[in-house]
Amino acid sequence: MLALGKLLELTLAGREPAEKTQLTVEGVRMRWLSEGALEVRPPEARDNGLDLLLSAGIHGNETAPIELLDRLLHDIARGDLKPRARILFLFGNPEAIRKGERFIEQDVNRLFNGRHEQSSGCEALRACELERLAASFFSLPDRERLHYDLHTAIRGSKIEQFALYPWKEGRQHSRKELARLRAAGMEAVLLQNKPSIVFSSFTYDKLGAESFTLELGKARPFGHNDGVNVDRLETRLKQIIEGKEPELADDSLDGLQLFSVAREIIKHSDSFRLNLPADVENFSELEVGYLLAEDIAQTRWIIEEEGARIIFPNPKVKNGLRAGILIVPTTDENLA
Ligand SMILES: O=C(O)CCC(=O)N[C@@H](CCC(=O)O)C(=O)O
Ligand SMILES: [Zn+2]
Repeated sequence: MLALGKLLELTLAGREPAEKTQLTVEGVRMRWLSEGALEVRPPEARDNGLDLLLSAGIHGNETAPIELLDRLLHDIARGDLKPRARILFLFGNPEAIRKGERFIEQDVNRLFNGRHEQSSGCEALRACELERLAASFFSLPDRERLHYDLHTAIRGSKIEQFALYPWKEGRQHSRKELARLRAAGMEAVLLQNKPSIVFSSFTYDKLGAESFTLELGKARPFGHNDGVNVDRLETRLKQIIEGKEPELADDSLDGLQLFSVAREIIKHSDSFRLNLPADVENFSELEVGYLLAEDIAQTRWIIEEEGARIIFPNPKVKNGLRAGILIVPTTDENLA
């Protein structure tokens, strides 16, 4: 296998490859761009016009998605997977991946869309670099742009695999992309309804890609991901990469649950209290009238929405950041 196929090994060792560019026997060019960043380019005659950004390890302890990208890269470097798409592989936070931690100083996934400019430290620099790498990758005109930012969650979930679909004023969510996600094994999609500071929102809002955060199961250390079944996603990604995706049926959203954001719970101070058990699962339902959280100045978060559920509850986030998302079921009537 070509040495550049071992991007994960290089990243874990903190090493630069001796050769920055390599060609597979199929004429696929692999180019190391920076730590944890590798571009794959098919021969011009085979290029089908898709630019695909695959990122993982934005949170360093979310290893199942990192292992998935590592397998795809190995297959490409061995010539077993023959790309027709141009691909950018990104391991988001190399230092945190090496340490097996979600982050070192601050969460990279709260530093996009300009936030890194108001901050400093290794993660702010990395968010800036990731924006630059993504912008450069998605700078070619007249090509389809797709970004999957792969994650696993801190806690268990009543719905194991789901996507978060960013929002931009005047842009409609795409039914075709939702069908693609369903075919890739996603069971639910959260349709966002306001701007955000996560990586997928940056590529959706600023770079015109169809972008998603994908949640694939519970975060575990390297080598302990048997419980995270990414088979359907992996199969679909291989088909997308090789330009062999089966046609999607019109009714292919069947079985996909759609949610929208009712409210984001923001932690304002150290007095913030979240009234949920530590092991509460994502998508747990909350009854109307339930006192979900309390904060300074008598701030109280009381459930008003019928059918409300909680995802990503986390009272340990820094003040000013989201400590959970309250979501409600929605329909497919506003899709493009
Ligand atoms: O389990 C958790 O609490 C967080 C899992 C995770 O990292 N999720 C992403 C979602 C990004 C988005 O909002 O699209 C995150 O919190 O960064
Ligand atoms: Zn994550």
